[in-house]
Amino acid sequence: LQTDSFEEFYNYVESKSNYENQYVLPKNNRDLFETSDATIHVLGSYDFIIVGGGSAGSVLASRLSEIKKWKILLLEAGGDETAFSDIPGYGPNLRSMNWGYSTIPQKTCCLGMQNQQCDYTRGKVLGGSSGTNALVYARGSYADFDGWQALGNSGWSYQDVLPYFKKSEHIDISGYDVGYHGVGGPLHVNYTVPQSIIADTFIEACRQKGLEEVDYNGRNQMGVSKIQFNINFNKRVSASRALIDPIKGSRKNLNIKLNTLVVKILVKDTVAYGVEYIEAGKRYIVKAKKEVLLSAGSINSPQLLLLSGLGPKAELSKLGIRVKNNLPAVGKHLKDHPFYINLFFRTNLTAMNPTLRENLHRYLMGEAPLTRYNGLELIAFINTTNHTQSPPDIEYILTPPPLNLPPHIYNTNDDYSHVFQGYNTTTDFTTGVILLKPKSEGSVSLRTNSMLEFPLIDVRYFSDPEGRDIETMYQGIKYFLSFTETPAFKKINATLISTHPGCEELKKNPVDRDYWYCAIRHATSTAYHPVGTTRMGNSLQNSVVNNECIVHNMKKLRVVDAGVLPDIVRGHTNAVTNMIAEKISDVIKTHYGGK
Ligand SMILES: Cc1cc2nc3c(=O)[nH]c(=O)nc-3n(C[C@H](O)[C@H](O)[C@H](O)COP(=O)(O)OP(=O)(O)OC[C@H]3O[C@@H](n4cnc5c(N)ncnc54)[C@H](O)[C@@H]3O)c2cc1C
Repeated sequence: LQTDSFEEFYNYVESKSNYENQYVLPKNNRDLFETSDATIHVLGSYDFIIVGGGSAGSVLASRLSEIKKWKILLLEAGGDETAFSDIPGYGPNLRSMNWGYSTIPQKTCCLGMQNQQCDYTRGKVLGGSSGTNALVYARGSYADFDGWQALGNSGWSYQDVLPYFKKSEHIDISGYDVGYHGVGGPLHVNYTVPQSIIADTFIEACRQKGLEEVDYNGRNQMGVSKIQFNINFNKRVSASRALIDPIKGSRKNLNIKLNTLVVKILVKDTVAYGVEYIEAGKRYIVKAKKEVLLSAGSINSPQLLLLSGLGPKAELSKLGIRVKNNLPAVGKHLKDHPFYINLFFRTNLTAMNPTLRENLHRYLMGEAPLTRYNGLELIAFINTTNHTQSPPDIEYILTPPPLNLPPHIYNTNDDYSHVFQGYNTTTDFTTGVILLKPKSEGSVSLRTNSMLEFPLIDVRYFSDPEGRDIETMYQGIKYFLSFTETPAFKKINATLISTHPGCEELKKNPVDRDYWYCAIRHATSTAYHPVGTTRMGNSLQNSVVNNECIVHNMKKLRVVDAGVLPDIVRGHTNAVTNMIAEKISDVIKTHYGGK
């Protein structure tokens, strides 16, 4: 959108918002998949073919195309971002940029969702999930990366990865922990202004519980903070806005194809030599002289590997897929952050609930609420055993009033939708509770042997046999409930008002364990952080790629995206994905003499 007219901008946003709200999510890939004829057109070759232009793919395309002599092809299933998707506040509405996934019906979680299936939004747009995500910049704990190294992944300790976090960052805020942040990198990091009516009270309540205000991406993660967002002034900073926009058109060696669905990685004798894709109803084959770089995300990368015959032998054979390489761990070890979504408090405060017109005026001045995804404002990291002892096991994330609760966001069933509709948007606030280091593992597998169908996503939150995950989540909720005893929360009369259909009869006292276990299993969704489905490691049995992201027992094939995390980080997953892609870009440049 190119306009200086406020009225035109207003009309544009209103019509886009209506369009997105009515958009019916796809149930399969038919829109991209159907071909007019079966002829396969064989094209020439590129040095590198990157599959997926999301967080990792955008970094790879930008960094590798710095080497002028290398020809790079980037294939992305989605289209381009828009002025509407640039507005952080509309992130949850971007249905037309969503693959449309949900989990398969769950037994241990998602019980308050329609058909016991949690929503599983993934970005289908240039920029990938960074084009639709919540923009929270949270790298994780030093202990995560030292843990990766201890698992045998040499080169991935905190000391090793910190320079790459810094390389990918441009910090715009003041008062940050010098030495831990980068200046001049592509990803802008900012606070949002002005603060909400509840921010000071929330920070004060944290202080009264012994939690200090910190820079959680600095030396000490433990405590409370304003969220550091990937925004620049008022706009979303997705990976493609940060890394592709500045070079679009000017790098003749980078060819970007949008609305293009890769359906197979072509493999001969354990060497990846190209990919097959569909574009505008036609099938093509294109070859890679150096490497195929799979960056289709932690759901679609394993899906493509499996469809290409790279995966667990028995599973593939059952679906009639010819096994090219028996890789037992493809699609296994899915880890994600369970996100408990139903902790709502009523206060004696009343926030203004501005009109769209007022909010858009504010947005153009760089002011909240539309500069915040769904209103998110503050973040706190705690440890349920010793509240300020690093590393954390629970994250709190505050959404202040005025609340904006898009009806479709969590796929809640009628009972739970009714509960959510009962919250008062101007007086109530909610604190999301995120389990940071789950033990439970799920999987991604194939429904059929065709890219036409969505993969099966089985998250299995709270399924660890020792029950450690649900107990930690319970302790996290219980600790936050004790905040109502702080003078700060008493002053605003913060009172828990959440109910949990299907669990109420279990409630003997406010912190009854059976009640909260039931509540957690009903009202936990995803923080949208799937990792581990193509994880890094040394064992063929338990991992898919080595410490340089090369697929085990394969040549010319790497996976570079959130799927390769050896274990989930105690943060969010966009920063770490950018860091990995920055590091692997350097590995590739060193290997092929491009430095
Ligand atoms: C709703 C939501 C909120 C989130 N909030 C946050 C947050 O606040 N902070 C944070 O740090 N992280 C957040 N995340 C997670 C973060 O965005 C992801 O971890 C990160 O973007 C993953 O990057 P990736 O490169 O692995 O995959 P993606 O960015 O998802 O990129 C994969 C790309 O590959 C394309 N693709 C897939 N299959 C094919 C195919 N067959 N052919 C061609 N192209 C294909 C996709 O369309 C997509 O563009 C959120 C995610 C979501 C969905």
